[in-house]
Formats: sequence, C-alpha cells, structure tokens
Amino acid sequence: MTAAPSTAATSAAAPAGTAAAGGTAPAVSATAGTFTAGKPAVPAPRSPTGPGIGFAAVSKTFDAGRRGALRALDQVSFEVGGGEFVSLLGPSGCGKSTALRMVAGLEAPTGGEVRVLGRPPAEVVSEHRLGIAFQDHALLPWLDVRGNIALPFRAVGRRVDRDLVDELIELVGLTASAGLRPRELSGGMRQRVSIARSLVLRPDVLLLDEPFGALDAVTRRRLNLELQRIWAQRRITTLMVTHAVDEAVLLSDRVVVMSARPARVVDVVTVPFDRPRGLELLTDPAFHELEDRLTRALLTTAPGAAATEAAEADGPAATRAGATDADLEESS
Ligand SMILES: Nc1ncnc2c1ncn2[C@@H]1O[C@H](COP(=O)(O)OP(=O)(O)OP(=O)(O)O)[C@@H](O)[C@H]1O
Repeated sequence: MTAAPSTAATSAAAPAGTAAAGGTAPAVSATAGTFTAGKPAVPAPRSPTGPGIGFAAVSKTFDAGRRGALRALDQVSFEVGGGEFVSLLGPSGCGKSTALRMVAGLEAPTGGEVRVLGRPPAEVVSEHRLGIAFQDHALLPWLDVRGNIALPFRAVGRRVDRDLVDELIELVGLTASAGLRPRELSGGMRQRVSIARSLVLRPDVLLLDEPFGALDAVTRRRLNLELQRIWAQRRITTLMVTHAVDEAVLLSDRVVVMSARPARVVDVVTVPFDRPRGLELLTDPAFHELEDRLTRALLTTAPGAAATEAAEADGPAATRAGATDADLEESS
C-alpha cells in the first residue's frame, strides 16, 4: 500500500482525514462495465443515485527516475454511484492506492479523467467534502480521542462542532475512551478514531485504503459491521481498497476487480445480498459462490501475464513500463 500522507503534510491545505488538494485531469467521457452475479439469493441492493466517483479510461505512468517509466494504471474505467459502497480488489502493487489517491486529488492521471461528484477532484477536496481513512491512521500522539477526531475542524479553521464530535465518538463506540491518547488505545480503537475523524466534516465521499489491514480477524470483523452501520446511517459514497475478498463481499454494493500492474478493470461484480448484512452471511453458500468467483478473477490476473500483454499491445516502450519492480531494478 502506498503510505498515507502524514498529518503534518496534510494539515495546512487539508486536514487529517480529508484529502489534500492536488491534480487536475483532461476531459474524457465516462464508461463502466457491470456484471451481476448469477442467481441472487436475495433482492439486489438499492439503486445508486447521482454522481459519485467516475474513472474514465484513466492511466497513470510514474517517472521512477533511474528505473524508468512505471505504468501503474492502464485505461481504468468504473463508476461509484452516489451513496454506493464499492470496493477495489486487486493483487498487491497493482495500483489500487494510486487510484484512491487520484480521487483524493493527491495524484493526477497521465491519461483519462477522474471525476468526483461530477467535478474535478481538486474542487471537491477544496470544499472538504471528501474524507479519507488509511491503514496507518496518522493520529497525533499528544491529542486524545476527542482532540484527534476534532482535528479537521481546526485544520480548516472552523469552529469545532462538539455535538457532532460526541455523536461520532458514540457512533464508533469510543465514548468511554474519549479522553485517552493514541498510545493508550488498541489498534482497532485507533482505527475507529481514524474513521470517525474522516467523517467529522460531513464528507459526501469517503475513501478507505485498507482500513482494517493491520487488525486481528475478530476486531476486523467487528469493525466491518460497524462500518456497514455507519455507512447505512449516512449513505456516503464510499470507495474502499482491500485485499480481503470476504470483506469486499460483506460490505460492498459492487466490487471492482483489477489486474496485476498495470492495473486494468477485469470485472465489476454486483453483490446481491440484502442489507443489513450480518455475520451469518459468511456461511451462506451464495456468499461463498461470489467469493470464489472473485478469487478466481484475481488468480487469472497473474503479474507476469499483465506485463506480457502490455508488451504485446504497445511494443518495446510498454515492455519496460509493464515490467515488474524486480525487472526494472535488474535493468537499472
Ligand atoms: N509516487 C510514485 N512514484 C513511483 N512509483 C510509484 C509511486 N506511487 C506508487 N508507485 C508504484 O506504483 C505501483 C502501484 O502502487 P500502489 O500503491 O497504487 O499499489 P497497491 O495496489 O495499492 O499496492 P498494495 O496492494 O500492495 O497496497 C507500485 O509499483 C508502486 O511502487
């Protein structure tokens, strides 16, 4: 995972838990493929409304210095409808965090266009309508839970809405720990602070980059359900990067499966299970069927295959761009 921006780095232009202003993008029209899993056991999720997040033929090539060009994303197109919860699933290093960083305005595409709420990301970010929570939660050690959650208000120069801070503390189940500092909290509690903080400016869009990656299985599952509850209450357009197929199925309306780098969209799968989803769903055969389908889709995106395909399609330059990190290091 690409490291989350440090609190210090984001505090001036954008508060911790919100995205920093950044890239611009050229105009291209949006397209997205969808696939509905066969034989849904329960009714399909509600229809998303309004514009959420749009990727239209988005490519990203990094200048990796001596290592040459590194192509992370290749013509990626998908959409997250307003109020929808979508997960990005893909092999390690394929470009998921890069995609998320583009939505947060922290990276600009080198091709195609990213839109948020129908507008360039930087505009939405500058209005503090975008919340972010990463795996390394970047809490300030000298502030207690309440102070960390309220931090975005101070960072944007707004008066702290104490009622909202208390509401969020309650929402993530930390009322009894509101006066504790990060070193006194467990990993799961810190993650809850991070999620509460990402919500404090009432964002319209929430970005989660492996928010539960470092947690034990039980805590992770508890927080999965908590996140589902928070999302159901607020219906924030949510894009989550995860490695966990079961987590993606449990939480999402749709799952976008990406190939190995350079990332392409290989499938967009609708999750047909009704909400709220409980842990009993994890033992449902239909859940396992969908999990298997997604796992198979991931397995077909072996790293070597993507590099070869890119080379065949685009010639010698792409061979270098599509090469693995090890290949690039070897040739430098
Ligand atoms: N600023 C940068 N400069 C050069 N290369 C970069 C930069 N940011 C990311 N990369 C490279 O782009 C590729 C995709 O990185 P990214 O973090 O988006 O992958 P990921 O799918 O989120 O990985 P993981 O699943 O392991 O978290 C990696 O090879 C990474 O080294």
